[in-house]
Amino acid sequence: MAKILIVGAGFYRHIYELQLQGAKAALEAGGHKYDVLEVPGALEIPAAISMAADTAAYDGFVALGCVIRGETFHFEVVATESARGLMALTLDGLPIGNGILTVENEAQALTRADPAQKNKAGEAVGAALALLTLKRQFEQG
Ligand SMILES: Nc1c(NC[C@H](O)[C@H](O)[C@H](O)CO)[nH]c(=O)[nH]c1=O
Ligand SMILES: CC(=O)[C@@H](O)COP(=O)(O)O
Repeated sequence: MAKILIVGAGFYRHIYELQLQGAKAALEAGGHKYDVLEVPGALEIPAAISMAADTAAYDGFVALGCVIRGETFHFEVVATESARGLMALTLDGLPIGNGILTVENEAQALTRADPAQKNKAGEAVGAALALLTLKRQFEQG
């Protein structure tokens, strides 16, 4: 059993709600406990996970959000920096599943957020739990 914190960006609320469904269903199917913390955008997710990790209240984390390409370089900043922040935390030993979608348009996002289609949030839950299992194995020696 694990206690997982889902940290999600409500920037595209309808997409985020779908992602939450997929993540919650995956966690509940495995009998895991979870809390949900919402932040404004994907850029805030790594900092929120870092702050939550300091409390030692969670075994692992799932990042949910969606970045859709616009007209400017901002897409690259949000998509790349959120992933970079999550990877830095992961390499520091936090079990994190990155479910932040980085897509060209809303249609791509909906397909990947929908629990009945690609269900990338469910995949991110699986990744976080897999890293947590590895971490526990290494800690036991
Ligand atoms: N354009 C998207 C954003 N932008 C907002 C940033 O994440 C951030 O909240 C802002 O720059 C203030 O620091 N966020 C997304 O999650 N998705 C986007 O497509
Ligand atoms: C991905 C984004 O940051 C997006 O919302 C920004 O759109 P734009 O580049 O058109 O300002």
